[in-house]
Amino acid sequence: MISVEDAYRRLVEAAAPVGRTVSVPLREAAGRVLAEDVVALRTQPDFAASAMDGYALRADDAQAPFRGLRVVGESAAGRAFPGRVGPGEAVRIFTGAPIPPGADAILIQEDAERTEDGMVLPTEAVTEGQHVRPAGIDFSKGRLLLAAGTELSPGAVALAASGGHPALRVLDRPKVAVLATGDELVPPGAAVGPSQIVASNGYGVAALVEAAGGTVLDCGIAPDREEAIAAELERALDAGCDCFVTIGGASVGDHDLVGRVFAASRMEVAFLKVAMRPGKPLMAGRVGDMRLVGLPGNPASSMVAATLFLAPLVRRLAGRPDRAPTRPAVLGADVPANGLRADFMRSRLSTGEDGAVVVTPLDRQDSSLLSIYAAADALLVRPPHAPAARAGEACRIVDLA
Ligand SMILES: Nc1nc2c(c(=O)[nH]1)N[C@H]1C(S)=C(S)[C@@H](COP(=O)(O)OP(=O)(O)OC[C@H]3O[C@@H](n4cnc5c(N)ncnc54)[C@H](O)[C@@H]3O)O[C@H]1N2
Ligand code: MOO
Repeated sequence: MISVEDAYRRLVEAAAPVGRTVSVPLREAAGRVLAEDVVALRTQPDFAASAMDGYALRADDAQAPFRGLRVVGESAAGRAFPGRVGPGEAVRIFTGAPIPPGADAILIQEDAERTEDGMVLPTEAVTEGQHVRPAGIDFSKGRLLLAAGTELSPGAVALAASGGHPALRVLDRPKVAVLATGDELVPPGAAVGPSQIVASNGYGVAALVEAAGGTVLDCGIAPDREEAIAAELERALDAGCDCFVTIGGASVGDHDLVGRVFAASRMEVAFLKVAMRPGKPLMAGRVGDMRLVGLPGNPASSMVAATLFLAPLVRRLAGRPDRAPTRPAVLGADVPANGLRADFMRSRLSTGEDGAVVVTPLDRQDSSLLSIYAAADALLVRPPHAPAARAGEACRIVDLA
């Protein structure tokens, strides 16, 4: 049995992003990870533009004492004024429109009076360059806009669009096969016979995988037969999956077969048991390039193990930055001394008077209770052998998705 930290190092920190790349249209690029640098294909804007609605003129012509300027035309966004602005002249201009040659400043329309003879009279002085956005003020052609490895935010997607890219090359999503095991399992909605239960964990695990940036190959439910589980493992290998995840059958009972199937597949073992509660019977390793993760069957156990190990693994494979595994909080209730396994107590969060994050464990912690798991906001981390602690003491938590 190894520690949580050691298991994290062996499974998560040892993983590198998938090598495959795909080109995706911009509309599908948010949240993906860039596989190559994005360089500006154009200059933005590639003309000097007005930042305001008003008049383009020479700043020298708008100094006190003010005199009327002849309005010789109009420049609108998408329709530039074709001529030049000479001394004593102005061009009516709108935000985003090209500054006509000859003009060097914008008089905003609030500081201008139109006279009936087609003239405009400044009422405030302007300085050279006022309200003018020079060409290339945002970026110039050839500039690096976004570096390979960037996780594309909505702003980054908009920047790539502005740089002239209709599509971006990104890392492929890691492919994760998810298999539930157990003779007792039936899918939700199916008739549930005597001593059967509904398979639920796979839905939660798949959602965690997708939120971490992976895609899921749903392998359904395998009965408690080694050949059936082995066949699904082969299928995942053939499908080029990056990770094969089983749920259940990870413990020591006569019908807990996953360990045997993994051993027969000549898994290179990372670990077979982790000193944590819930989630002790957690196995991990790899066959060739495909990682194997055997999650325990109890619902809270599989979700906690998937939150602590599988989701960060998928983030790594997806090329996304690691998230801090824990963050500080303050205990909202007394907790007893802990034993040799790290305890991850399903808990609710609230905000203390001083703004601190307060974590209060839920009353029941049995690992079969999905109703409790789903009501929890976070896991209170109780390290191995932690002494009893009082409400108000500092602690650490893991946020639940
Ligand atoms: N003698 C021992 N017994 C057990 C140990 C141990 O160390 N010694 N560990 C216990 C712990 S801790 C856990 S956790 C469980 C995990 O065992 P398995 O991974 O082998 O899980 P199963 O036995 O297959 O199932 C446990 C429980 O969960 C239900 N289950 C399984 N899959 C699903 C699913 N997809 N959706 C919903 N529920 C599922 C299953 O029906 C069982 O009720 O072992 C302890 N035993
Ligand atoms: O560790 Mo098990 O995962 O308590 O239920």
